[in-house]
Amino acid sequence: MLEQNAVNVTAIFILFQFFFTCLFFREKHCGVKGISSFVLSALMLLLTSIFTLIYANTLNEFYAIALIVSFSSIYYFVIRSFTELLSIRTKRKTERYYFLFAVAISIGTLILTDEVVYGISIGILASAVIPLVYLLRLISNKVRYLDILAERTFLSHCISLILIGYLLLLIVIFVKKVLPIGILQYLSLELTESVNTASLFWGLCAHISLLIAFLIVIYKFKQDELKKVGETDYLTGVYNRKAFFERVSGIHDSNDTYLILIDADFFKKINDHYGHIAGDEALKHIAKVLQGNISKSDLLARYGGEEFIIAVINTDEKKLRVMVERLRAQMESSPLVFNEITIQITLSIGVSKFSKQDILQDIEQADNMLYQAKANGRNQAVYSLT
Ligand SMILES: Nc1nc2c(ncn2[C@@H]2O[C@H](COP(=O)(O)OP(=O)(O)OP(=O)(O)O)[C@@H](O)[C@H]2O)c(=O)[nH]1
Repeated sequence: MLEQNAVNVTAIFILFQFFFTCLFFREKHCGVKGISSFVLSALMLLLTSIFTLIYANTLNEFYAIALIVSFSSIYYFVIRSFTELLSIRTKRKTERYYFLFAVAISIGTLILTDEVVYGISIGILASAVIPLVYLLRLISNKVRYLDILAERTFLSHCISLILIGYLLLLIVIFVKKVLPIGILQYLSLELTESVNTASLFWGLCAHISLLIAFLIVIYKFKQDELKKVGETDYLTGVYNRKAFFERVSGIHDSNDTYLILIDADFFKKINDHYGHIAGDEALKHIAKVLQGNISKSDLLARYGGEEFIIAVINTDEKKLRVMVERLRAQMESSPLVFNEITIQITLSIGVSKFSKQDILQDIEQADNMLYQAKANGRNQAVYSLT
């Protein structure tokens, strides 16, 4: 009676899981990141795994096969949704083969083995471990999410914990299966039973932590994404003015810091001759060239219209001049090619020293130098470094 109830309840969880997964992909199709539907489907994974682990040894073969196929697909969908949410999916084509491989191994083992619980354990190993190892690889590969490093590590630990739990469960089953009766009696059945119970308990705890870790990573990731949106210039992808001021105010050692104000020459003509879209592309191109010529610690922002600003940190005058000349020359020698039209872009540059007392005054000084660069004929840099 109890087993039948367990089967019914698990079936309900699985149905709900499919419902929430469909909802997630429907929302994704409509351009919405379905966090709630993902969370609910991950919750269903948790509940299904609890029931599967607890009642695995009470099921007959038919139910076991149905359960393993459903379990494999739940894992596949939850992990796929998670990677979609974080935009870290890479091996799109091979993913589905993992799933098919997992189902094939599970069903094959169930058919070949005479013990259902043994088949289910191999099935769980194949259907859960393969996607979890895949997920572990994906999250450790993505340096892009450095800001959520602690949460990623927590998630990696949860996954490792689940893998160890499964391994233990398998070892217990294998030990029971392969050891001669004499040794089994020596070890005592009770001992293996308690290890079995402990590994079940471990599996449950690990799944609960997996769910919590999923939620924490997604929450942090969303926070991080929102912060980035608020700090980024929508067109060029570099920092916006507000983010620049916030970050510059955090610079403590002002001795080796310089400000570079950059303005595209005759930008109005680009808009007038080639259109506003070409103008936008030109701004993106400028940002790309600038970004490619500064170091990681430097701050690049769009200061306004066709003006950019860079705070060069930890440098000296000589290196600064080399860098500024490189920026100017690189821009001059890499025109934008837009709709098969080559658009020449040059930059006028004003440079000042960062004093930390009054950032606006330092920028004004750079602006004065920029004005001089324009007055001197453009496509050049003018410095005020005292
Ligand atoms: N396409 C596009 N144009 C922009 C954007 N922001 C500002 N501009 C244009 O940039 C041009 C700036 O023109 P001006 O300030 O007259 O300067 P300029 O033509 O670059 O001339 P100089 O600075 O004197 O060399 C204007 O035509 C603005 O419309 C933008 O986001 N996209």
